[in-house]
Amino acid sequence: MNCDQLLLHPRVSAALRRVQLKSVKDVVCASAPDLQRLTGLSNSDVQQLITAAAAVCRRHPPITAQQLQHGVSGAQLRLGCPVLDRLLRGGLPVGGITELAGESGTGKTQVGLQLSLSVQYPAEHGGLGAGALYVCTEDSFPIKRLHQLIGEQVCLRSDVPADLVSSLRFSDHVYIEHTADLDSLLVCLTRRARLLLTRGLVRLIVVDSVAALFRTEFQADDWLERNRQLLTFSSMLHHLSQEFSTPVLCINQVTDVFSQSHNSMGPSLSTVSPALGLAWANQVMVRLMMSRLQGTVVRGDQSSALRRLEVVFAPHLARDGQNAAVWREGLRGVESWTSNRK
Ligand SMILES: Nc1ncnc2c1ncn2[C@@H]1O[C@H](COP(=O)(O)OP(=O)(O)OP(=O)(O)O)[C@@H](O)[C@H]1O
Repeated sequence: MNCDQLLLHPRVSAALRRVQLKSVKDVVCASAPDLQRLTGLSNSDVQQLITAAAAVCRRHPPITAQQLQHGVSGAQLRLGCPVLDRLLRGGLPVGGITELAGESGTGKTQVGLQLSLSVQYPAEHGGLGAGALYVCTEDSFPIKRLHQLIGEQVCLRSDVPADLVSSLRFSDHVYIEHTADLDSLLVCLTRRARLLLTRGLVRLIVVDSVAALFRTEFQADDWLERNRQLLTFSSMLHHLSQEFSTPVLCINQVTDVFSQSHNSMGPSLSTVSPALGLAWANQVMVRLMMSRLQGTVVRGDQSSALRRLEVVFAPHLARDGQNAAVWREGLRGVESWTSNRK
């Protein structure tokens, strides 16, 4: 087994997940004796693991602090809510993959839709002045909700002159693709996405969701082929993102992770972690997670389940989070809330 295969082996990635080593950079930084103790792997396996992790890091050269401060090409894509944009230090970086993971119904698609509209604003209003390519891999595209969000843009974007908002023909610039299998997803990225980007029609790619196709097309035994395809897919996204200074948002599902409680007689504790394991995590520059909290927030005639948007890792962001709610006009941060705790 070569180094890459070792790093991607389910037993190794499970061991790394167990000890909270979430990226290859963590592996490179950990000492060999620590890795051996934490993972239970043999010394020679650990040495190979470190070599493999270092090779992966070299393949994805680091982005400088200067690039991240101002976005890789001097721009960032705002979500359109000042509270959430503050959490993200300005918004989604261009030139890298941002993953948004979370359980069903937490509001991931709402974020994808909101960004598909905010990208259309000119740079002075936090957009990139072009449309979005929205790739659906499982559910049908929520067209009604998109139209509702468009109708409510004046409310969400009170920072933008109303005549500018009404002059933007938002729905003409959201390009929707449905890809029911991995082959069509790869064709969509190599042909359709490249064409739209080359013509300057699009400056955002949303994939909703990445896990769906990789989960359905591969059995547990096919892990090596699955990881190979994952790397092909992610390097396509990387190239498009870098070449066209385009943010990429990948929506991801989560899987349950069970860990024993501190008291060995106690029950197993269940938490969730993003699907697709270490092979995928290493391709992601920014990992965000959304969850639903206890309680609801009320505003006028509307109410929303309270949510939390967390920065899990990002080279330029502290680990932090922000409560949020989904309203008719979209996702907004909630700074203080009078609860209807349930
Ligand atoms: N018009 C609306 N007004 C207020 N809230 C809404 C509206 N439309 C959707 N929502 C909220 O968004 C939730 C659905 O969010 P969304 O579809 O983004 O979830 P998701 O995380 O993408 O789920 P899945 O993984 O199943 O696709 C709904 O449960 C509802 O709470």
